Amino acid sequence: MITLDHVHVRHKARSGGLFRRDSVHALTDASLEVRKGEIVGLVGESGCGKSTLARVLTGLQRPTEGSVRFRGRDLWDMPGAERRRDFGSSVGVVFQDPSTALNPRLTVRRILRDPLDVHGRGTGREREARVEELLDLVGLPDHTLGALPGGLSGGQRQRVAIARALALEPELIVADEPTSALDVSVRAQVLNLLVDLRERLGLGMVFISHDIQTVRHLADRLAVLYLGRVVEEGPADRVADSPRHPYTEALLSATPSLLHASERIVLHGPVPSATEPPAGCPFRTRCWKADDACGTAFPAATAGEEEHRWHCVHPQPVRRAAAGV
Ligand SMILES: Nc1ncnc2c1ncn2[C@@H]1O[C@H](COP(=O)(O)OP(=O)(O)OP(=O)(O)O)[C@@H](O)[C@H]1O
Repeated sequence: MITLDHVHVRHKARSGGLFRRDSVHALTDASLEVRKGEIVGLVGESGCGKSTLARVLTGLQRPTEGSVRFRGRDLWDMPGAERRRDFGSSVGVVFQDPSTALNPRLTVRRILRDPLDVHGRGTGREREARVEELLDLVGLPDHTLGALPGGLSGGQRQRVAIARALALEPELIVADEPTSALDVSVRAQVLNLLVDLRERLGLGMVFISHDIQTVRHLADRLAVLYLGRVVEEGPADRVADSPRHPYTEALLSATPSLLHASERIVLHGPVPSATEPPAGCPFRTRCWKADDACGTAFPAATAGEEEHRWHCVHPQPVRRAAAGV
């Protein structure tokens, strides 16, 4: 449904100084395919480019290089009005923090009606009916319609944000860390709601999180981002049961699962600056396997089974359980 082809996003650095023109490499050569009806889990530490990828996928960020194709057409070659109408109604977005994503001065009714009004969907009466239907879809009671976001709990606010994302009957929802700003007690409810909606409405979903253990159980496919690059991707079970990139292994080991109790891998230091990413493999400065071979070029993709791909010259060995031995 949406294909990113060799997408780069560079920003002008905020710390560039008067005579320096540094660039922040927020995304480098990222390729990703989101197919109809599937859940793609996008994982990586803070600063790896997850939100930038979400902005590219939702048409909020134009790539510096590379293309975004929507149902086979180049998104940024489409006339602006058509892009906003066709693409804007096909992709809904749910942000991390519903307190900042919802206008505090608008009632829930207005928040949900707004996209229907802007896109001229149906008659006034039909729009009202759709607003009530949306509220019902996300499990909120009728009296919520008159409330302002400030009068709702964090979980209720995120339900409103999800209802708004569904208003135009999109085919895809991009959810950028949709539970991380919520109270731990309601996170599972909001996650379950998203999974339930996906099944009931046949939606595709891109689910972004820094917690690979949460996402692996929701997603059909996983893509692991490190310093703006997709370093591993493939079927969620395959990637999580037998990761081949050491970075994926490190992310998984941060929250060990009962099935694959592996030794905890502690990565030292933060993700390096995206202004001057290390040459070669970007992970080599924190990788326990790195040697000279890692410093020459970004490793080409190695293809495994079922479209499992990784970019590493010293991949992790295949885990026996995952290989079915
Ligand atoms: N508008 C911008 N101007 C300059 N740099 C930016 C801008 N947006 C993002 N960046 C930088 O691009 C890199 C990727 O940022 P991004 O927000 O996409 O990462 P992330 O994985 O979503 O992180 P987080 O989980 O903290 O939101 C970071 O180094 C960030 O500082």
